[in-house]
Amino acid sequence: MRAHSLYLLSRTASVSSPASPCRCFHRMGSLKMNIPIVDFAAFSINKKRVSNRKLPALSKQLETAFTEVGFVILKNTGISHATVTRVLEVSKEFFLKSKEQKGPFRRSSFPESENHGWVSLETESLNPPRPGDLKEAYNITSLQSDIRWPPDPFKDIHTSFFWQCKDLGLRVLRVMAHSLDLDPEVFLHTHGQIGSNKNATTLRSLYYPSVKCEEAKEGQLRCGEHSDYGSITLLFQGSEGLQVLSRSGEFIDAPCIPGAVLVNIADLMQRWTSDRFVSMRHRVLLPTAGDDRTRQSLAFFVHPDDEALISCCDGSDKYPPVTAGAYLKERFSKSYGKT
Ligand SMILES: O=C(O)CCC(=O)C(=O)O
Ligand SMILES: [Fe+2]
Repeated sequence: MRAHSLYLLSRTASVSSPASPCRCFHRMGSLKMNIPIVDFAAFSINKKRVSNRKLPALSKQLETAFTEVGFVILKNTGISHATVTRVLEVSKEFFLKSKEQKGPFRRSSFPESENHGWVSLETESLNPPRPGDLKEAYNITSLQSDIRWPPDPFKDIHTSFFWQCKDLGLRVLRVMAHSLDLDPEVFLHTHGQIGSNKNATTLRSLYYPSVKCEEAKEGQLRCGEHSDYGSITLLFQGSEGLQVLSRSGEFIDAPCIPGAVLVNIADLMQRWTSDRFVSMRHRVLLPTAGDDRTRQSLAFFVHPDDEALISCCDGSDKYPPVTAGAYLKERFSKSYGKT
C-alpha cells in the first residue's frame, strides 16, 4: 500500500489557510477508523499453555483485519493497562531530563547496536520530504548485559515490558501463520533471536512534547506519514492522536482503547505475504491550536532475525528475496538521512 502524494493530505484533515499563522491540521468531526476488535484471551500471555481450539476462529478474524485494514485491536492480551501506564511514567521521567543528561544515551552512541538509544526532537523524519518529526524517542534494541541504561528503574521496567511484548508478538505471529495456511512455527523460526544483537526488534518509547502549532515549520508533524518496516508492530497509545490511512485513501483517527493493543502489519510482512496482508501508512498530527497536551505511546517493532531471508510465502516471485537486516538498513538510511 504505497501512496505517492508528497504529504498525503486527507479529506479528514485540512491545512490552515496561508493567512493564518497556525500550521496545525484541523481535525474535522469525530469519525473513527473502523478497526476490528478481537478478543485474544485464548492466546493471552498469561496462559502458559494455549489451546488450539480457538485457533481457526481467531486466525480468520486476524486474516480479515490484516487483509482489509492492516490493523487490528486486541483485547485481553495479558499485558495490563497498569503495566503500560507504569512504562509510560518511567519513560516520561527520562524525557523530562535536560539535553545534557540525555546526551550520553543518544542513538548512534551505542556502536554495538546501531538503532539503540535516545532520538532527540526533529532528528527523524518518518516522511522524509517533511521537516523532522516533533517527537523524542528512546529505542531499546539491545538487551546485552553491557549496554548503558538511564537511572533506575528505567532498565527493569522497560526490559520486563520488552519480554512481555516479545511473548505477545510471537503469539500473534503464530496465529497469523495459521491464517496463511503456513507451518505454525514458520514465523517463530525466523524470529528466534529477538532481544539479541542479531535481531532488530525494538521497543520504542515515544514522547511528543507540547507544541505551539504556530511555531512549527511548514509541513511539520508530530510523526510523518509512514508505514513500519518490519513484520508487525504492537502499539500502546497513551492517548488519541494516531491516524491511519484507509483503503479508500483517507487518514482517519484510530481509536485509543485503554488496555487494548493496536497491532499492524509492517512492510516486510506485506512483502512476505505477496501483498495479502497490507502495511498501511499512519501518522500523528500536530495538536489543534490551544491544545498544549503532551502525548506518549509505546511501539514494539517486531523484526525477523537479521539473517532471515524473506521471500514470498506463496512461492511467487512478486518480490525478490531480501534479508531482513539489509532491508532495514536501507529504510533507516532514508528516515535518518537528514541528520
Ligand atoms: O505514536 C504513535 O501512536 C505512532 C508512532 C509510530 O507510528 C511509529 O513510531 O512508527
Ligand atoms: Fe509507525
